[in-house]
Amino acid sequence: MSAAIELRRVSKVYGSGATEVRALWEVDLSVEDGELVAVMGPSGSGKSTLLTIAGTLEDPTAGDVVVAGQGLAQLSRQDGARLRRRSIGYVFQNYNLLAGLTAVENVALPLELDGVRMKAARAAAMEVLDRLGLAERAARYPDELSGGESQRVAIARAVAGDRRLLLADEPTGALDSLSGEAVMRLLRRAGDDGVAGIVVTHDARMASWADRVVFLRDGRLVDQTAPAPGPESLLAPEASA
Ligand SMILES: Nc1ncnc2c1ncn2[C@@H]1O[C@H](COP(=O)(O)OP(=O)(O)OP(=O)(O)O)[C@@H](O)[C@H]1O
Repeated sequence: MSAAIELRRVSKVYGSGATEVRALWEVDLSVEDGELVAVMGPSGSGKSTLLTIAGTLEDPTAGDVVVAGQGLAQLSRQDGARLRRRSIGYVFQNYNLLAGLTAVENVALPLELDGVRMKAARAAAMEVLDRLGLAERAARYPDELSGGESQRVAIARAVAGDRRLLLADEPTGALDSLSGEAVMRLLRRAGDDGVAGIVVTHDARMASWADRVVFLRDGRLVDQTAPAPGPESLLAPEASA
């Protein structure tokens, strides 16, 4: 196995002087291909900052981010942008589906923006929607979908194409527990295909789906544990060894 992403002594400081905030401080985190890591911690502890830096949407103040063996600081802006578009899928808290596009068009859009021809992009999008049990919803617009369906479309959009890393910020926050579990199951299933995942959650039940839980406090990574016994780990005795 190799690391899909590594954060090496990553710090992020906002502001300066009296208003300085150390959102992250010397965080080391490595996530292997196929591994799902849950990030927990109090409000303001740096969870969203960690995701935006892992997603290369923001640069760290200090430290290195290495995606699929490539140090981002060494890449040109253009190569960095390409790596971001091709390798990383994001699931945002509020789904961020475009209201004027159908479900399948939303899923296909990032591929089309990345130069895949429309027909091929739509076919790839349909395949993922089908895998997520949404084939019959493909032609619907976001306002014709339930919350759980919208969330699954957002996940389909994040996994379509050849992603290596999925980043999800509270993907189950707005969902009832059954839909939330379904979302976590999808993230796990992506892991079975070798895709790494980092998921921010406040919910210990959701975190129990992860291979590993890391805790942030005041921007520092304070602890790493195997999750409490949950639906998966009960079936995997080695997880408690
Ligand atoms: N753009 C910014 N400018 C200044 N400070 C920021 C900025 N973004 C985040 N911060 C600060 O950095 C710290 C970490 O914020 P972050 O959003 O990462 O926390 P979080 O753990 O995700 O919180 P929550 O659970 O409430 O979403 C907080 O003190 C926050 O106020």
